[in-house]
Amino acid sequence: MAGGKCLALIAHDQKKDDMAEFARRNRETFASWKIVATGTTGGRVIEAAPDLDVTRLKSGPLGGDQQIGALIATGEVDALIFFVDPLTPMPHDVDVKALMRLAIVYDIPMALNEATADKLIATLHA
Ligand SMILES: O=C(CO)COP(=O)(O)O
Repeated sequence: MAGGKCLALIAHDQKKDDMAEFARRNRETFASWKIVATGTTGGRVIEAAPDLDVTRLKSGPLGGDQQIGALIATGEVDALIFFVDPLTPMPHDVDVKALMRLAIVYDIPMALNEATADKLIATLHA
């Protein structure tokens, strides 16, 4: 993951269509970024924007959120965009919480819904 700015993208199942459209819409901005994503989200992002540099990690329930948390802890992720589904119970809720905690501990920009992500993306052009 050396060189370049790295953006982590994650979306819960009910938000994956939104994430795919978000990635497609912002593909020119994301072109200069390395992207890491949880497994299924990464697959959808690649489908929606095939030219992007996307590294797929494990699926969230199988440890993908923790992998991204580890990358944040080692300073390899510069911003996190996570489209969270607040209405569905998740077996890996503790992993999600741990990831968000690390984003706060390491003080990286973290957008948890699309409205905030749009604002964050506007700052990434710089
Ligand atoms: O569950 C997730 C985040 O908590 C996302 O994982 P997937 O992208 O593999 O669905």
